[in-house]
Amino acid sequence: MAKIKLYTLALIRNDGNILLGMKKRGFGVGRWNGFGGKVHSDETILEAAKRELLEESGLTVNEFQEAGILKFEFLGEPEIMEVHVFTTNKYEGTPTESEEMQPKWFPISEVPFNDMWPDDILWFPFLLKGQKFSGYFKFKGHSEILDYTLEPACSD
Ligand SMILES: CCc1c(NC)nc(N)nc1N1CCCCC1
Repeated sequence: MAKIKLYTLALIRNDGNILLGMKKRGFGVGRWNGFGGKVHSDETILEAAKRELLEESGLTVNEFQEAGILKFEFLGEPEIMEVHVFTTNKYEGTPTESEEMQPKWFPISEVPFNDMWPDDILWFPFLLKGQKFSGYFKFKGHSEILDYTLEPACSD
């Protein structure tokens, strides 16, 4: 039975811009992404989203919108990654480089999809429209999507 591991991913908006971070080391190094990571056993998903965002970007967020849920399977790996995606335009602080991430604001029209995980170009339109989404992606390695499902979802 595949083991599900919980992760968070936060995308911060400011007018027509979105904040992304260049991953400096570890999983996803060299790609722009939102801010997030593993949910610890002693915290809720929301607490993890806030903690990871603060650790990786220096921003404090008290109010997240649920944007969607993405499940990832990597061929040959037993773990299913269940990523809870959040967004907000209410935050405090200034984006600051961390050991993990180099933050940068991008105009929505200039999101660098070629330097992001290949699934992002598929679900970003839902996020940008404020349409909740639910997706499942099967990866071969870190750059090839073998198959996927992606649909509008209303988790309420
Ligand atoms: C690897 C899963 C993943 C992914 N696809 C494969 N795409 C994006 N944008 N983020 C991802 N996470 C976000 C949570 C922390 C781990 C990386």
